[in-house]
Amino acid sequence: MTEKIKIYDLNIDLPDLQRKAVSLGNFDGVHLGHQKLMKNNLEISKKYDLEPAVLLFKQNTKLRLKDEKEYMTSLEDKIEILSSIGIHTFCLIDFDEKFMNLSPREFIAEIINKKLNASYIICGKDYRFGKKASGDVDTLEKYEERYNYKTSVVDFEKEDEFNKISSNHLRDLIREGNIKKVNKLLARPYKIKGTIVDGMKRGRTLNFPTANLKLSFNYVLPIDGVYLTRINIDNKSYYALSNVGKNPTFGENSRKVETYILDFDQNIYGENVSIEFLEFFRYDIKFTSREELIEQMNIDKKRAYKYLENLS
Ligand SMILES: Cc1cc2nc3c(=O)[nH]c(=O)nc-3n(C[C@H](O)[C@H](O)[C@H](O)COP(=O)(O)O)c2cc1C
Ligand SMILES: Nc1ncnc2c1ncn2[C@@H]1O[C@H](COP(=O)(O)OP(=O)(O)O)[C@@H](O)[C@H]1O
Repeated sequence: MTEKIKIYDLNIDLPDLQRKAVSLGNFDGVHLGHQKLMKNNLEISKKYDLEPAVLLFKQNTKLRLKDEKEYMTSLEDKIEILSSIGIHTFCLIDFDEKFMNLSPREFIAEIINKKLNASYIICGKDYRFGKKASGDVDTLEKYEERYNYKTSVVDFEKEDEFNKISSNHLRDLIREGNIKKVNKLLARPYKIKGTIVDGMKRGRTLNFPTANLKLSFNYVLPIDGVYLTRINIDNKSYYALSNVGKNPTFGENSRKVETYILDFDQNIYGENVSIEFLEFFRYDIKFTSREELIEQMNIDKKRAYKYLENLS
């Protein structure tokens, strides 16, 4: 049975008295490095009889501080993924002026101690917090006794001998279309969510109807091209081919995500769906005729079936 998810809004709810082990970070993508940190949290929680929890911002902190505008996971996605790996308690807080201006000591006193009631803090080596990100792991350790908690600093999970896995790097890998590597570092397929909306109604005339996705979040999108995907509709999943791009053959200028679902013939306008990227097939091409595009889409379709055959 799946455990019930508990969500505390630290801006509204009264402090919860349960002693907790709390993971701190932004956790965009919930990649292997983040997962290592959560495992550490679960071990500590078990050992000291604490409730494993994560502090999450209602808004992504980078959104306010840097130029980054696209992310791998919404708050809802993070909660879904984290609960699937055993964390069921989520403490949410606004990343607002008041929060941003807390000094490191105030953050520890007000948030970690008073609001979270944390006995253990779990974070990565490079975790920064408080006004102008002036607090770090040393600050956390310095105040342990005064505020009655312990700190567990988790070492970086490496991507290879040089690189630590980082959300920044993963977002770049997605933008490059390096789906294989992304999925390896996420330990699951990269997934985006949205609603199926009207397109140009051209797909069906090409014999390739495509479900057009209106994103439910500012997801980072892979490079324009064709991907083998899996689309989840109403708790069922289907293999599919997705095209990210501006339909250069037809000279459009808005970037879309559209999906041709294999062996499928239903009206799904208005459905909320998610799309998992499994494999990059090719870059988008500007064809000189509809016939050439159709020919290429048939080749893509054959390749998809061949790929799926090899999977089973
Ligand atoms: C498997 C697949 C591959 C595609 N490849 C290309 C491509 O290389 N170049 C292109 O201009 N459009 C490509 N498209 C997009 C089609 O142009 C698009 O699906 C068609 O214009 C229908 O648009 P609509 O859904 O708005 O009606 C591809 C679509 C699919 C399903
Ligand atoms: N195999 C399929 N893959 C994708 N969509 C399909 C499929 N079969 C039927 N549909 C339906 O057809 C619609 C897409 O047809 P299309 O002519 O491309 O129109 P639009 O331009 O509005 O997306 C989808 O939104 C869906 O409701």
